Amino acid sequence: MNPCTGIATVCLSGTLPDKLAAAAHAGFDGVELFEPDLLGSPLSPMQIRGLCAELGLTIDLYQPFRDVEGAPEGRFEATQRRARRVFATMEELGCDLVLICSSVAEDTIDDDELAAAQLRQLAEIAADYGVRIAYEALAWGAAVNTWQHSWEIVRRADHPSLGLCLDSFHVLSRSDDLDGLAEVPAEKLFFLQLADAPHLNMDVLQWSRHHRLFPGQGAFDLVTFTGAVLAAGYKGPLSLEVFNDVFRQSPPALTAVDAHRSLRDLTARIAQDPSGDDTGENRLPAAPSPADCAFVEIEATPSSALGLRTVLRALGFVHRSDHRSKPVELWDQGSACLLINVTTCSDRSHPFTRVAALGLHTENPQAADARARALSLDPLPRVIGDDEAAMPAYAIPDGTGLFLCPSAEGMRSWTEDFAARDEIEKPQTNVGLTRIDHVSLTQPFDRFDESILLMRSFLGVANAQAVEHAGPFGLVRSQELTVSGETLGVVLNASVLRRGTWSPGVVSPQHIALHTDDAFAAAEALARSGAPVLDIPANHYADLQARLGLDDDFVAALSARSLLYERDVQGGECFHLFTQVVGSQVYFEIIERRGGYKGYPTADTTIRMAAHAAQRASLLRT
Ligand SMILES: O=C(O)c1ccc(O)c(O)c1
Ligand SMILES: [Mg+2]
Repeated sequence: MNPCTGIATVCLSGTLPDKLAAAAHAGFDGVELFEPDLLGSPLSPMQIRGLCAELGLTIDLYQPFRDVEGAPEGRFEATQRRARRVFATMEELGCDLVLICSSVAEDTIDDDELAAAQLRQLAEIAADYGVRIAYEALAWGAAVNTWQHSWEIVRRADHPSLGLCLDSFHVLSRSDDLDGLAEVPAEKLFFLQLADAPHLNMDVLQWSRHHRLFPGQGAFDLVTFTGAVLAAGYKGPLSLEVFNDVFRQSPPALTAVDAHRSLRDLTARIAQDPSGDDTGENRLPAAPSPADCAFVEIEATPSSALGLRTVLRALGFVHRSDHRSKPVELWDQGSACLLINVTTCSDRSHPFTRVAALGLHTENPQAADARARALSLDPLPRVIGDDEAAMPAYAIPDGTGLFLCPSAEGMRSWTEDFAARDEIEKPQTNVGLTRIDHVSLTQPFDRFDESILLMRSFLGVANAQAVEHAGPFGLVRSQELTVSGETLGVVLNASVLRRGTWSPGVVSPQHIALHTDDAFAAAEALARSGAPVLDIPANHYADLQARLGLDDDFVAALSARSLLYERDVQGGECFHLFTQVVGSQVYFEIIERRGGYKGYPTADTTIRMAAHAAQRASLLRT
């Protein structure tokens, strides 16, 4: 199995040449051409054919027809007239497959014999032009709305130029399955359209036209679905047909790369599926499987670095070494390592601090780099000095770098690029932080689904359920990814709606969670060192006590230290506290996990968000 890939022009924004160039650049083999893209183009069908040939794209499918079958006599005559014109155009386009989706017209006659007869007549005309017809059941079709029903009509029509188009959305949105597909002759499976979608309880037409996603970004089981179609002998392309409001207004080149990655990930997951016949050819090179986080790099301006250093000292970090050729400082504590990259080449007018990169300890960076290239990750542009570790590095959509740091013995370590400082100061305080526990990053609103698919497919990890938090300046959607067993997580956040401009709050919050074995001791050390711990309102503790049935003393101890507390259903416990926002968008968390607590505490996220907003508002007042 090594199917060709395709994408419908309706998935992408721009003019037809924009769409075709984006599809070709992303690595697609072909396109489904939507009628408005042809009719609205100044290019003739022959010129479009030439452009596609130049770009190495085939035109796999043309989509012009509506309300064909079950039509009253007059309309069917008009359809036939138009069909001849369209089939002639398709000859010029060099496209031999046309899609007919099931009729949605109010006057559709619900009569399988009539529908089969009309489609047979149309197939007869199509055959004269060397065109074949793929018939697709829309989930909201007037008479035909299941793939089984569309097959019944194709079977009755019994014409070699008439076959089926299966579209995952129309099947899976109805919670239907492909049982019985094995009985359909493989040569009748003319075309396969793939789309994912989130679970939404809404009108199916609206769901389909606005909320489709690329495979792996929604809730549908496309591994089983696509695996079943391939197992039934389908030999055509895997073609994406995704109607999505955000993708329709995003740069087509980015959307096309995201789309292509979704198919690469899907074929790899099908290859690994125990029920599939894995020939190995679609497997991806090994995932980085990081043992832990090598470092988090924070970029700061010379002035914002002053405040950041003060906070790191108060958190018990020590400035241990400096990069040999770049203005990068290494601060560590336990196995947690933070880099401060002091930059003067930012075009930002105000001091800022941001998480710029994440280093992942990786046994085999070369294999992981091959995987990154197969999934079209963006290489991070950077300057590597002579005799410096050449680590593969990529940019995720928010611009954060992802570095693969060799961890196997005998490989040059990135730490060799740093020289120990002559005099290393003593830790200001002993906070007992042991490692980086998780990092959360804010992704651009328009690229959230892409970010999650990118990270999940590259790291080879599963998604947990996304959660939403009601922050003071809007809803925030949050997706956790467990990157490495119990030792490292990445949380990706984005606003649920495009942000307005009034919000004075944190624009793109990022946070670094540091693990400790004793949150109470850590909190006391922070109090002694004067670390800017985030105050949590008393209201929260009163409610927490009532909700969980906690002792007065225990709640008083939490409250005195601004510690938040959560329990999971297995009885695991989590104690954590936050710092205030340092600079423009970064804050730290200190987290203790007891009794096997595995998750990323979220029950009190809205409390934390409100507390940060209050802190920043009070800064603005002073
Ligand atoms: O929403 C529609 O009209 C529509 C059109 C063509 C398709 O292939 C489809 O799945 C939906
Ligand atoms: Mg479709």
